[in-house]
Amino acid sequence: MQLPAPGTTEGRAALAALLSDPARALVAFDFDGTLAPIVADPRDSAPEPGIVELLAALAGRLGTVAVVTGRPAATAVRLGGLDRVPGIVVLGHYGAERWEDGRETAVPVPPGVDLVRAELPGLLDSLGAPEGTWVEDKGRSLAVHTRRTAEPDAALDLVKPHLVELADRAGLRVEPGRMVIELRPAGVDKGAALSALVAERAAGSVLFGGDDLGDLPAFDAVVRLRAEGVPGLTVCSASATGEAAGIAEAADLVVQGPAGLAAFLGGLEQALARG
Ligand SMILES: O=P(O)(O)OC[C@H]1O[C@H](O[C@H]2O[C@H](CO)[C@@H](O)[C@H](O)[C@H]2O)[C@H](O)[C@@H](O)[C@@H]1O
Repeated sequence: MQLPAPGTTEGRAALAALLSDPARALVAFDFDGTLAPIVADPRDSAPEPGIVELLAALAGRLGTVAVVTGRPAATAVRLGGLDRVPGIVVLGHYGAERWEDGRETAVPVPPGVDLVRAELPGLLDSLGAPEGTWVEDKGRSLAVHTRRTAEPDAALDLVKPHLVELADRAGLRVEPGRMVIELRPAGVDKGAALSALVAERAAGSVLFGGDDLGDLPAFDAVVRLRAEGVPGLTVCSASATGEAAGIAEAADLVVQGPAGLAAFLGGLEQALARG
């Protein structure tokens, strides 16, 4: 399998650095839309067939394999069967949680989350949020999904200003995504989480793959790391269901959804095996 060449000079340099010194490479991926195809109900998410096995094979060749997700870390591990990947680090809730070797650590949950939990159902009722609007309570954040409404974008537009007001009052931040708005604690994002892991592992190269707005801070972090001398490659998981605006343009390489990412990882594994 041929490894596709990234479209940018920086991306090609990073892929070359990863291949020449895999033991110091760090690769990290978003979960939904990147490792797992988008589905109507988040509780039904499952990884692209074969992709976890590829991550496991790569874990034997690369310095660090990680997942950086907006999901709770334990949820991503359970839905993805990520505990099958030796040594994987799963950073959940945009970096507020860390799962590794079956153990989880997390920062404290701010009290604003309880306020949102108490007020959100009444708020959505009072707004006449359409049938199919669904609240995902993730413990340390709550996400309002509209994918299963008749008009997801209109439903999102209806609730968004009111969710911004509620988040402000609760001291939380609003995280927009693919047919979802999340109210979550501030102070962490995927960029900070990725940079901290790169520093901790003294990584010599970094690759990050994502598909949604919450992944842009990680793309930005890769650009900053390049300026600090760590070659970096960003990969967009594009798909028929539509990656978030701006992601493909910001990436060094675009693959066609989780299936395209699996093909890329297969090519990477073969290239590393060839040595
Ligand atoms: O950082 P991620 O791992 O990409 O998590 C981001 C959000 O993903 C999930 O929602 C998205 O995927 C769902 C399942 O495919 C889909 O139904 C939904 O429309 C998408 O927005 C998850 O439910 C959220 O909690 C995550 O924050």
